[in-house]
Amino acid sequence: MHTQQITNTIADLYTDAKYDKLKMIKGVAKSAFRPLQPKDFEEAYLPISNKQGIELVQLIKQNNFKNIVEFGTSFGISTLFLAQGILETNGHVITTELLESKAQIAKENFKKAGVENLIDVRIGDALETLKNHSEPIDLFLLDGWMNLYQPLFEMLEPNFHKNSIIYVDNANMVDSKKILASISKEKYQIELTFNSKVAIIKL
Ligand SMILES: C[S@@+](CC[C@H](N)C(=O)[O-])C[C@H]1O[C@@H](n2cnc3c(N)ncnc32)[C@H](O)[C@@H]1O
Repeated sequence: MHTQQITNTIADLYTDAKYDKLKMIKGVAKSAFRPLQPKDFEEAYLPISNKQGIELVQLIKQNNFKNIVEFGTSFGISTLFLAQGILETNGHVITTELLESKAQIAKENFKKAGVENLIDVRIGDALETLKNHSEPIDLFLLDGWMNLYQPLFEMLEPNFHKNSIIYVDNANMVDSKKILASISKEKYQIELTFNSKVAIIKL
């Protein structure tokens, strides 16, 4: 029942996300004389792909992951895939979004999918909203502003354990490459998938 509700909600959101290109062009135009900001993409989903979502569900189920943390909620497409996974493992998701307007719409989407009680939505800068996180993290999905990947990784590193997976989207972009270059190769293994768009970091 829940799974179907989630699948239907994700399908509706992907349909709406088809207009993202136009919204992104508008966002880029606004930032002609300054660096891009999250607010420039306030109306855009910028979601992970359906294939990535399916892979995330598999990762959660195969590893029996229960404690999921996500950086970058947007309107909640990726979070709904995470919810689909943790429905089977009895887990929960913490997700964090800088923009209040996006987070509120994401919350509505979680209600539509019937999984709002499994998802803790934190509104604000991830460096603040996740600052006091003291629980172990099984899966950490990095899909927010890429200049925060490295500080967030370092801040939450004490919460990783030997089976944790850190899933880095847009791993082929300059700022993401910095985190991949900086992490200890003695401690972590990095596997690139989706034509290097995704990096999967394991201990
Ligand atoms: C690529 S989108 C996330 C897409 C989402 N994961 C999905 O697949 O549907 C990145 C999101 O990160 C948010 N963001 C940017 N900087 C942030 C910050 N400092 N803290 C929390 N969220 C942030 C943006 O507002 C944007 O909605």
